[in-house]
Amino acid sequence: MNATSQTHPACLPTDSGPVAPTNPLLTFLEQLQETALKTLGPKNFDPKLYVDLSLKSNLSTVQDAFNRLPRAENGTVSFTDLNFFMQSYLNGAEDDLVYTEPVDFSPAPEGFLPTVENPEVREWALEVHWLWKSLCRRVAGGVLDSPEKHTLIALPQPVMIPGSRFREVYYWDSHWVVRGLFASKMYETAKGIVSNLVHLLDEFGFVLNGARTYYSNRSQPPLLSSMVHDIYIRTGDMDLAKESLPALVKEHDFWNSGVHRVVVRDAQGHNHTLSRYYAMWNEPRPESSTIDKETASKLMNDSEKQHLYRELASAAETGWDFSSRWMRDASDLTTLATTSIIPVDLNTFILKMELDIAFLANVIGDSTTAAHFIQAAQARKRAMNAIFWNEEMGQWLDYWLSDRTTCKEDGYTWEASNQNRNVFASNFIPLWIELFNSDGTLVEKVMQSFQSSGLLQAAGIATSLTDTGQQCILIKKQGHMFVTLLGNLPVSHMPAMQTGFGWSNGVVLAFLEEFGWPQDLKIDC
Ligand SMILES: OC[C@H]1O[C@H](O[C@H]2O[C@H](CO)[C@@H](O)[C@H](O)[C@H]2O)[C@H](O)[C@@H](O)[C@@H]1O
Repeated sequence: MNATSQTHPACLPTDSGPVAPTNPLLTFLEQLQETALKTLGPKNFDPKLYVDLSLKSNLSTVQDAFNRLPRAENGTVSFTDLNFFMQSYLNGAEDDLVYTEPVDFSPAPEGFLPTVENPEVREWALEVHWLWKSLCRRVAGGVLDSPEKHTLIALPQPVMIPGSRFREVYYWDSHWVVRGLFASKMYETAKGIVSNLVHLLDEFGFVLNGARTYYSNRSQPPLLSSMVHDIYIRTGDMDLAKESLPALVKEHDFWNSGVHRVVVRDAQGHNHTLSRYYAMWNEPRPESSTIDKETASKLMNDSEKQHLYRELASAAETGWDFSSRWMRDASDLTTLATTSIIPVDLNTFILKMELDIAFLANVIGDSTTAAHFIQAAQARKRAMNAIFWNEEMGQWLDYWLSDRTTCKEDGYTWEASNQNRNVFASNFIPLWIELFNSDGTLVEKVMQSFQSSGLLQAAGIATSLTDTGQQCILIKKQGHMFVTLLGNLPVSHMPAMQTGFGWSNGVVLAFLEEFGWPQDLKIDC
């Protein structure tokens, strides 16, 4: 498609982007969620719990029983009646997945973290390694037999869940999980995780944010190609490379077509194609609906609310939910404008995807595909340098698809003032990629810029310099282990982390494998 045939929904005055279909079960569970909120009140109310429940009988039976519940005039159901209904007609939120022992778990894997010598750190690392056992699950038989009774999406292989209220697989968490599993020498489990993501891609055309039907309107930072690449490097598994390649090409198409594709004309008149986050949803996120409705309550009309709901879901697609990075006014969440930003990290991940696809295509002897994707990567590198690079700051900056004045049907025209000059950890992510980090002069300049950016803190890297009260900031809490990565791994989105949470387990183990344990670092846990 050339630039002139494209009309961007963001150019239009009202929300007009695509909306993924919902399903009758979700609609019912959201009714239940609203009723529960009225009965229980907002204190400690977690809306996600209700959309994670599954049905004991078919939906019409459950819906009939729900409709028959005695209600007060304001629609409230008594605690006793609600409780009885839930016990009778719904399974618990945890019941869709059952504990399973990872097939390749070894209590003390041979060759575990060879460069970590400190006995205290080794002991702690082994404890983290053991946590895989408590995070591993397989999908319960009932989900396969009656998918219409579950919001959980059945996956063929065992999964690693983040834990706590996150009882399902998450896309970009899996990248960290896989890296950690390498340190634990659990290659079979890592391959299973990749097969599950490929399964989602085959079924939906993209990798969902997470393996729940309510996540089928958006993806997450696309790191599947990196996982496949890294597994191939470690295991030489040709079958995995062959099976994954068509899926990765499909994923590349998802991020480079429709609403995700953006064309910007640079100062010299050259058109560049880049990608952005854009959720296919304009309603409250079912797993956070009460919170989203509350956020939107200060907006005046339905059209503004729909627009905000899309921006909230799109911010969730970034994995940085929520950060001042996506807000026009850092103090006001209703100013989220995720779809109006071309993000540096997303385009770095897609460039990496292009290189990984080329690598895997070469491995299986498909030189035509390899050449095509090498060209795509080079074009994206040129685009990133033209649109994101800021010579004065020595950083790649997110680009604002400004207001509708510069947004024309044939795409956008680059303006220096549309680069977001705020400092974010993502401004440095291109250094992850050899196409950028092979240039020593560039690396020196960017590293100097990073060291004076204010992001580098005593125990990690802040994601931004603005404390919004949202989760995407550097938090120094007692009892948390801080690890941050720059160099071979992308900067972590949430530098403060607690072990026992799937992805942070992965980061800790991957960090230890990659960098060992710096002498002067203390364990704070
Ligand atoms: O429940 C609200 C949101 O939760 C998820 O986001 C956070 O947890 C994920 C799992 O660890 C993590 O991948 C993400 O970066 C976190 O912000 C979910 O991904 C969101 O879509 C969801 O609305």
